[in-house]
Amino acid sequence: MAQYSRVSGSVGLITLQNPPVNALSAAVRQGIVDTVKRALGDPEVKAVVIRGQNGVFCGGADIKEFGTNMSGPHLVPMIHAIEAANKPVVAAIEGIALGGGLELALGCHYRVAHSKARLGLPEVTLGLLPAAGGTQRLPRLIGVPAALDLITKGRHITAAEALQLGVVDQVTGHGTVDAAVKFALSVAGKPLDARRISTYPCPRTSDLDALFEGVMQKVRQSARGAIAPIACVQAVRAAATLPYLQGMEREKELMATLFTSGQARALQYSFFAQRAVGRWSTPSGARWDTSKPRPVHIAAVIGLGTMGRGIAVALAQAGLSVIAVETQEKQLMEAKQAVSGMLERGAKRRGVAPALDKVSYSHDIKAVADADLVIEAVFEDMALKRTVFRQLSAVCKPGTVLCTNTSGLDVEHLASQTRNPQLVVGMHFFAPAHVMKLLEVVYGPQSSPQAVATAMQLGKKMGKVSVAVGNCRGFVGNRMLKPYLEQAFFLLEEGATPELVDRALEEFGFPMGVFKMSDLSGLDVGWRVRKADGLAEPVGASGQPARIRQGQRYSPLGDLLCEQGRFGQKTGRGWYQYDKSGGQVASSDPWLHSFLEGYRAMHGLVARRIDLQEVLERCLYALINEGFRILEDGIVAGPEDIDIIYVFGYGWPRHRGGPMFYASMVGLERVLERLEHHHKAHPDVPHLQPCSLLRRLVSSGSPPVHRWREVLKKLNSQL
Ligand SMILES: CC(C)(COP(=O)(O)OP(=O)(O)OC[C@H]1O[C@@H](n2cnc3c(N)ncnc32)[C@H](O)[C@@H]1OP(=O)(O)O)[C@@H](O)C(=O)NCCC(=O)NCCSC(=O)/C=C/CCCCCCCCCCCCC(=O)O
Repeated sequence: MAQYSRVSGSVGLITLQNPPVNALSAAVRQGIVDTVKRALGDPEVKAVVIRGQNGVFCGGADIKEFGTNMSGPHLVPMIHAIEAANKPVVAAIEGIALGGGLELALGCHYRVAHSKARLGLPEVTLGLLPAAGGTQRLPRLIGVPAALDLITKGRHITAAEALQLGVVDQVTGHGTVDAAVKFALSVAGKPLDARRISTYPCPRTSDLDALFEGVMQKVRQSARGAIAPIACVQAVRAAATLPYLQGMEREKELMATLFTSGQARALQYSFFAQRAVGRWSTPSGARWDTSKPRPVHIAAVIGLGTMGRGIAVALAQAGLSVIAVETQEKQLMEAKQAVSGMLERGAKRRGVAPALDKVSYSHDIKAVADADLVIEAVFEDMALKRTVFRQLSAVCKPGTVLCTNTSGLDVEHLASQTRNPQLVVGMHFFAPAHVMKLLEVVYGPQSSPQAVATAMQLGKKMGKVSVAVGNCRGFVGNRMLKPYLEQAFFLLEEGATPELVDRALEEFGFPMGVFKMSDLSGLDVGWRVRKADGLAEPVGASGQPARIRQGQRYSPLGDLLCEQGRFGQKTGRGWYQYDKSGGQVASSDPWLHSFLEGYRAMHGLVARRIDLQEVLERCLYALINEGFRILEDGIVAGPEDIDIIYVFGYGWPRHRGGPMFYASMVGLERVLERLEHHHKAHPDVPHLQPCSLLRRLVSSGSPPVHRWREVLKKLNSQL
């Protein structure tokens, strides 16, 4: 809806009303059309101001309408009518002007913004382009290079940057609407021809072809298969080379291909999934809206290795007082230096003062006595963590929430070492912890709703996307990674190369294939885990066949590489070779290829031709299958949790929505059929055996992913 009133005698004030972000739903568009007509037809009205209610101008088109039969007036003619008006129209921008919201403002003759407002055209992040004239007006207003930057990245800008670029005409630190009304009165009656952006010529840019070629190359590289950024470049090119109306035709044409694409659906799903994970719930009935978090003012971090340092930085940057504990004096000094450096660099990037005084350092665990919450980040070793938890339980004040930053160890077991197991949760950060957005908050059967809520809220405060997950080996992300890695190893045994496997995954959209990723994170990490699990014993030990462990097919390839001291980038050799230890540019290693040949010969394996499709199916469907098991086990509340974990923590291409969304797009029948096919070919690999939930979903007619929660509930109640 839009409300109309008259202020200061001769200014028509239009207020967009659609909480919480005044999205341009059909009703709002109709409201704008009606109220603009009313203002223009009122002889008393000399100028018009458009604002949004509750201090929010407009969050853009209503994304919820996209998958529906859209009705109501179209945005393009609506904005065009505003631009063509014979009375000045001023946009009063408070809060946000995003997407269609900014396009609406660009159709106005003037823009007045509050100093705290944020503006942008983020459509590309939803798999779209600014198709309400944004790709045609913005370059005409601020030039091609700046418009390309904003439109292809979907970046939000501050009011100050908007003023500098020329997107807005005035910035105010006070009442925006009052300032806009005053502005409107000051321009009433003045000629408007020079204020209609669509009539501007696009500012000349030297060597346009070279500019677009360069941008297109960069965009293709960073897009990793996403089509919207490319369409955005093409649309801006139309603005630079065609008259406005033809440019608008091109914008429409490009939008039509994007609008119904699977990528747009995936990205819009991801947008809502990101918000859905905030509305967490646990099988015991704890919920986001009924669980009250404990206030956390002082947090402590135990163990200042790479993870602990990153966590301390993230906490301090979120404004908390941090007690950083490292028992080894030398490591403590090194950590202090490293944390200060990270804080200084971060502050410089964000243009703020470094929060150095927020962190105090100690080598004594007793220093955490006053902390409201403690995050243990010592070495991934259960015995060590157990000791730390016993100590924490003894020294912390009553009510302190105790968290473990483990990547997969049993949170419940650690809880059992303390006096208050209900106050123990996992906070699984991803490296580097001050940069990576994902946080898995792991609840055990005894974790109280309050402890979960406290960790979830703290994650939010640190700017993380926090997902509440149940306690199981590897939690969600690493549990699903296991079958994925396993398939990659098996594919090498059967004839693939690391290059082929990585190529398939990178072409799919991962920033790095599984072998490059393993080299980066260090092959010794997984080796240590396999050794602790009794898997990575030297070949032939305990009399078992080399490729069978604990009764299942096993590939010792990773262990054999580690035995050779090949730990990946850190040693300059792994699945690839690097120019030096710590080198980052992977190149193919002839040693590795002859090693694989020798390995196959030794085990009587005959290499066969493996294509990219098989790599994808084996690796991804095994991972997805585990995702179904996780859903079946009730480790997460819905598929959105898994998808967000994979998009934000494991490099799953966002334009493919996440593994569970992807499965739904491929078709559950197809995933089931291919898993059955691969399991038949490899009956000794349990991870390829289709999970019963997948079968049940297929029998229920393969519902789309947004209906799985409901179907899961029904299926569970039938059990
Ligand atoms: C920054 C935000 C706005 C606010 O952030 P925050 O304060 O943290 O709050 P959130 O939790 O994120 O959000 C609060 C709730 O609001 C919901 N929300 C937010 N934005 C929207 C929106 N735009 N629409 C609907 N709902 C929205 C959000 O989901 C929360 O609710 P809930 O918790 O989920 O219940 C932040 O929210 C944000 O960034 N929002 C997105 C901003 C954005 O991306 N805007 C751009 C939208 S796309 C757009 O504007 C496109 C315009 C181009 C014209 C489109 C023309 C369409 C038709 C063309 C058809 C042509 C093809 C024809 C094909 C054929 O021929 O067949």
